Amino acid sequence: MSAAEILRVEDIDVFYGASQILFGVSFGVEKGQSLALLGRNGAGKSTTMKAIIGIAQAKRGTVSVRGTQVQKFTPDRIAREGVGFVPEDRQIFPEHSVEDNLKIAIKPGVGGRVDWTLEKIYDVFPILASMKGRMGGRLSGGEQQMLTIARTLMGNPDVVLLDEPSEGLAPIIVEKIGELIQRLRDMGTTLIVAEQNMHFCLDIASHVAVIDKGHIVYRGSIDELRANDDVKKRYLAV
Ligand SMILES: Nc1ncnc2c1ncn2[C@@H]1O[C@H](COP(=O)(O)OP(=O)(O)OP(=O)(O)O)[C@@H](O)[C@H]1O
Repeated sequence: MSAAEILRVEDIDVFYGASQILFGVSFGVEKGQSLALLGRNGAGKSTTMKAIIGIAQAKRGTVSVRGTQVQKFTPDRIAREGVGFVPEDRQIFPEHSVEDNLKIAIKPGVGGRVDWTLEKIYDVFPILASMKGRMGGRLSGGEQQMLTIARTLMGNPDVVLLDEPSEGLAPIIVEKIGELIQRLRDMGTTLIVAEQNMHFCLDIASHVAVIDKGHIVYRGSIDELRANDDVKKRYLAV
């Protein structure tokens, strides 16, 4: 693990019952990098995310956050180590206002660090400021996705994991979410974005790991992937 790495996944195997889903998956992300974990439907992206946040147990291998092995920790403890997670199914509180959804999530980060306040969230997500009193359940899919990302940031994580943020959203909304994630990246947020949609990731990610049938089959910078037609055709259906 290099000194600058915030998170490293090393050689993990994950099983659901008797079926092996991940086979020796390894990658790392350094502070300020944004890594796209790309792969087709069912390739193992969500399972990798779950293994990092402690919801799926790795049978072998390690997950380290700033050099500390966390693979045996509870999800709550892993969150306290600075790993923020934006789930695919959004999990916002429908009966609570946008502002309450955000306030519920306020927590200092590792060492008491506070990068994100409500004011800053409203500055970066003006749409949430304009609907702070609206019930979570009344938001559109794209607004809910923004709220979920904002809520995760309220916990001041060192690294933010996003599981398929473009899933199920109309193209125009996907573009807006993409611009938002770009802005977070430009602010220096360390990101891991699991996606099927390579085009969505081209403008967001600095680095890429491609997963196929539970194996990492390619790692490189985003520019290297852009130039690699073979990998794009073989694993990303483009
Ligand atoms: N709870 C489970 N029990 C058994 N098999 C599962 C379970 N969840 C996922 N799988 C299988 O594990 C494999 C990887 O699934 P995973 O959800 O990690 O893929 P993914 O790349 O995130 O795909 P998606 O785009 O569908 O979310 C798939 O073959 C899936 O059918």
